[in-house]
Amino acid sequence: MKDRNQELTPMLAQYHYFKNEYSDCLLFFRLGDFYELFYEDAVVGSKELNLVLTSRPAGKGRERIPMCGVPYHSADNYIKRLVQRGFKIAICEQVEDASQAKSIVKREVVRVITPGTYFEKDTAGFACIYRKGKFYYLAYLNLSIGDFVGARVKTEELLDFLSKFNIKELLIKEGEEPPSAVIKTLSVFITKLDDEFFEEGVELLRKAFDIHSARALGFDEEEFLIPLGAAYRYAKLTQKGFTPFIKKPKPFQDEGFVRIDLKVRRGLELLESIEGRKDHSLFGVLDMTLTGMGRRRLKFHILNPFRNVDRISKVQEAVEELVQNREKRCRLREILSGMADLERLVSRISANMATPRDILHLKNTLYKVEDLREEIGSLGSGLFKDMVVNLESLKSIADEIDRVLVDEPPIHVKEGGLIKAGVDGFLDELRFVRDNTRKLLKEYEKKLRKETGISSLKVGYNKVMGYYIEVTKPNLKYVPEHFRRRQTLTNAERFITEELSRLEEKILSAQSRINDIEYELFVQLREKINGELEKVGRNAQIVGEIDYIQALAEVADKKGWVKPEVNDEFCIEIEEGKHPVIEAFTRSYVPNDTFINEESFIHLITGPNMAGKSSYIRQVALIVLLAHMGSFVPAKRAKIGSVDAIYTRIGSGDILALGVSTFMNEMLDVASMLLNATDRSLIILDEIGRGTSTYDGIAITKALTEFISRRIGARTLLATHFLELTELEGKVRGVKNYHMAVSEEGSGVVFLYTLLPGKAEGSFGIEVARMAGLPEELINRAKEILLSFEDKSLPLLEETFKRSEKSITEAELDAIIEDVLSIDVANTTPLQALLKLAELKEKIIRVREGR
Ligand SMILES: Nc1ncnc2c1ncn2[C@@H]1O[C@H](COP(=O)(O)OP(=O)(O)OP(=O)(O)O)[C@@H](O)[C@H]1O
Repeated sequence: MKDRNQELTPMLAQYHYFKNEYSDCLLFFRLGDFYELFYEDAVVGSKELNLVLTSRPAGKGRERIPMCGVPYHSADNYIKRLVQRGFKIAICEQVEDASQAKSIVKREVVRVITPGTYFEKDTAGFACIYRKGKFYYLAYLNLSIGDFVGARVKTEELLDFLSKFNIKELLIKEGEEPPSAVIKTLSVFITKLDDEFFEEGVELLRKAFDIHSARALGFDEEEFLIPLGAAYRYAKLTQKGFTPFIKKPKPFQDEGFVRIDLKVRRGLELLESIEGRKDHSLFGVLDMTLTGMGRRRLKFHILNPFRNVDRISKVQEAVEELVQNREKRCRLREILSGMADLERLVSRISANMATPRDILHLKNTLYKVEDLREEIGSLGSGLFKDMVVNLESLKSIADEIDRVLVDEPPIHVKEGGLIKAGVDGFLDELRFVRDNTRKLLKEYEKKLRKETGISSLKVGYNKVMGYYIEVTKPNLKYVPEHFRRRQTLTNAERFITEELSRLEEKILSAQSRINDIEYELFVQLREKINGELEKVGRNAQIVGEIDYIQALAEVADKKGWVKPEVNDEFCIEIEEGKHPVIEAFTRSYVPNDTFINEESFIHLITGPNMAGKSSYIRQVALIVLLAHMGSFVPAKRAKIGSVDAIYTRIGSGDILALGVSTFMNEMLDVASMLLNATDRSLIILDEIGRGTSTYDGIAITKALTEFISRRIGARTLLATHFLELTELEGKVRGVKNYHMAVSEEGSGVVFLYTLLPGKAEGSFGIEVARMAGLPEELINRAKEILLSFEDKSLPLLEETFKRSEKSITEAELDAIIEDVLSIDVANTTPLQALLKLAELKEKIIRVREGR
């Protein structure tokens, strides 16, 4: 059979070869100064990038094929747009000089760009997951900063865990499906890889990091190597040998941090507000960092606050020192503000993607590291002292860059103008030739005139002949033998000499040779730097930490926040606390106090709509979180007993895409909270139970409050409209009522935003509706209906609760628990178990009915 490709033009035949190999990618095929897309790729590309779709002949007797293209020097922006939309791109480059090519120019795919591995413009990363039993083993790899971690999480915790990272792509085994919540919530691009890929990945990883077992990396099971290996192999495969610096994989340390899950992150608007605004989030308020390294660290600690009290006080001490020493802080800010992102530079340099300007930034930043060391060295806090020891001097690299690279290098590496004079003798010579052509020729002319005695001898140039020596006819008799005749004119003859040929060659090739030599010297410099990248990476971490601390100090000083006392007690005492974000955007935020202790640790906060309940409970959670970050807090005084986790159930944190109703969502959250919370946790509940009937809602919230009090003992703030709950004060251990005060003035209600002990009087819902501008007629009718409810329905409600009061007392419940605990499960037959179950059920029914 005739090969169809033979009928294609040779170039398109080559295209087909690569497109077959990279069928899941859009193939960017380099043709001169353009990357061209053909066939379907061209149709997709033109649509996504708004490019003109043209066509070209495909070969003899064939129809024209669609095509579109982008200029290579501006391809980055197009690539970025496509990658952000989830496309994979294979870059197929010309790998030989087109002018040297004997037939069709040689091409190769030099990189595959996927959403998770594209790191030029974004800090993106990808994860690889491997499921075994109840667990997921996972690897996270960020190519822009080289971070590489492994972890093991329970199936149901996968989403929370992944959401800690900025993941654009998820690798998974062929045949397995990732949890739909992960895809919907994180909107990641899924890449499936076969078993073999995973197996070979492990081998590659072992070799790359020279390890025999996962233990060598600090992991306790070999399974960790499976996703780590696949992630590593994927990085290698997509970067085609130009893999950026990847740090040794290490276990993700979760234990040292307060647990903050995805719901808390959304509910408390930690990184962005519900409307997606960064400036209206905790991060927005705290972000006084000046470097990418500091910004990343800030985000990390917002999601991973410190758990350990000693660690917190170390950070606090450093922050406090910078709050007090404003001059020093200003100096640090001055140094930091001009620093490049060392972590990203490390990646670009190790992937051989660094431009001369990147190297220049590295030099300047390394000199600034020296300045930082000096400044930090004069500070007294323990943390700063540790930093000085760990911050390595890389001045020798900076000096080497300074010796070799010019002070204002061009963007591109191959255009020359990179290397300083004096670095390389031959380069200097070539430059002299290039810059002094006229002078050299004049000198040569002078020399020949002297040698031959022909004073009219001229050295000239034309495009056809190149350089020549011209002698007028009368002087031809003086021409020496080594002059070779080139051309005869009417009045003169033109010659060439060996020496002039050499000079010509030197002059004509000078620029391209200069460029080659400069490139070579630049590559050598890059290689020298490569050898020190680990040190640069370590320094980057410390710079990030300094930036983090100065940012907290800057915020604290600018906003007049105070240092909280953080200890291992149970209490939370906040005097005149404020919501850190609302405070920043409200002119007169009313501060409130919080006093939680062993006697009063479940606070029920009632009050009308709009009275400030939600803001208050979030404020407490945020102050506790800030305190664990080592930050100062918006309050007059604060004493925070440390927490192991913050849990929130706040409606706005719902992940609606999951296809579960609001109420079901709420119950799922509560269930997982009850499973994980301990007596060291902080629980924030906002209007639990409002997504179902009032009776069910009240019943569930009451039962939940009892459960938290009896079984968990966690510090809890619960905002509710169910005034019926306030009956629990005095009956259930730890429960205390508070309300947000309002005053009724004339016909309206005025919100005071002050938290007072005791329960609220009424809910004023209709009043709020009136303030929102609902028609007067509707408001009056609502008042009538409300009055009729108050006549009839309340007794009904009270009745319900009288009945529910009759339910189980603490003593009765303890008796039942004792009964269950006394069962010797190992020695119970199935029949005995069933009988026991029936007996227990009967007992519970009797207790509930008061029999
Ligand atoms: N302490 C405060 N000082 C000043 N303004 C406040 C304070 N607390 C809340 N507010 C303002 O009041 C508005 C309503 O607050 P919030 O949503 O907390 O009320 P709520 O009682 O939870 O209302 P609802 O029951 O309707 O959810 C907020 O948008 C905020 O701007």
